Amino acid sequence: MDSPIAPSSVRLTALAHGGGCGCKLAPSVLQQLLLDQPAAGPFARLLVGTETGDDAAVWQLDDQTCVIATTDFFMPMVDDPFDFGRIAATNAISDVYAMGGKPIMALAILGMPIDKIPTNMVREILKGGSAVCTQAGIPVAGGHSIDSPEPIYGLAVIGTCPPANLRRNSGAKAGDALILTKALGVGIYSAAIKKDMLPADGYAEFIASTTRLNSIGVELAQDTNVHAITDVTGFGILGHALEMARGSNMRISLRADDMALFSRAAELAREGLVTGASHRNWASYGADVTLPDDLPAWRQHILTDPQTSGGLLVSCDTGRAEDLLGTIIAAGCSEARIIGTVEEGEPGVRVTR
Ligand SMILES: Nc1ncnc2c1ncn2[C@@H]1O[C@H](COP(=O)(O)OP(=O)(O)OP(=O)(O)O)[C@@H](O)[C@H]1O
Ligand SMILES: [Mg+2]
Repeated sequence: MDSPIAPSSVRLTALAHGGGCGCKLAPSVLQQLLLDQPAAGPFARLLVGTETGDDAAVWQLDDQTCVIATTDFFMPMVDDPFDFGRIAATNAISDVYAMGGKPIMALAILGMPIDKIPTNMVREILKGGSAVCTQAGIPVAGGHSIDSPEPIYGLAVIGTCPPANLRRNSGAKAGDALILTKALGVGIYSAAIKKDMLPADGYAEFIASTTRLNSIGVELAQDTNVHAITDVTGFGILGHALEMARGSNMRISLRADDMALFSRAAELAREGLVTGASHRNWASYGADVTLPDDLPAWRQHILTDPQTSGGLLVSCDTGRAEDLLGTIIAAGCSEARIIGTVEEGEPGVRVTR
């Protein structure tokens, strides 16, 4: 049945109070919520639970196989329904790659204000998600759909890996180098999109990055010199580096000037186009971060900017870092950079210029 609502009259982002990984609860709020939950119990085969804020849960089936399970969904940060579907699916599958796994199937999670969105638009969201799943070589094998006040879409994704390929966010070793595989600025561009201030070439840059699968994680996890992987999403580069530092009981140093940025990110951040999540992120973990005294406010916002469908943060042996960077760039991640180091010390993050 066709919907009586004209697609041209609907702006997806106007129906949502936040969008993308900017919808995530601040890390400190999530910690509070999970504080009194009963422990998952003595499940010897649960290799990764919620202890280190890792990207997905991991269950060891047998000597050969781990099952990786994750879910991610959020409200739209773009008005094009197909693009929204693609971004949400790329972001959801990323958590499997960030554990070193290969995705095997997905379930769609859908909540739509069905009286405000034409059916065709909802179909386009689903088609966008399916297109990405096809690219990742997996089926959308089912899902669940509800009528909700704001549009929500995402996936639950199941993947597998041999136990030896499992890469936690907590395996970083002293002396490692850190590689980030995508440029930063997704939240800043989202803020500009919402205010109609991002030109077409900027939108194209945004879509190219947020719909690029982090499938390089599978290859990286086969290298024993790669010690830890996580994806940089809602908590920004600082927040996810901090999770890695805490989980690994290490101190992380990041070089702000070495990070690749979306081409207009600096200019837009200077104009104040930052998300509310950027402020919330800093408020929840800033106490564990040391910044250079002369760091301008816009640069700090790049560091806390929520990255919907951001890149992988990879901790690897310093001697292998240049080679791995070459492999990552050759695989299509031209903005990949070596951005920091891992050191012994009190868990935390120190930023230098
Ligand atoms: N409601 C919840 N109940 C139990 N665990 C939760 C809940 N919400 C989040 N978690 C857990 O908290 C940790 C951090 O969650 P978070 O969503 O930040 O990870 P993530 O899936 O890697 O995020 P992203 O998709 O942005 O990369 C994960 O271990 C996740 O499973
Ligand atoms: Mg993640």
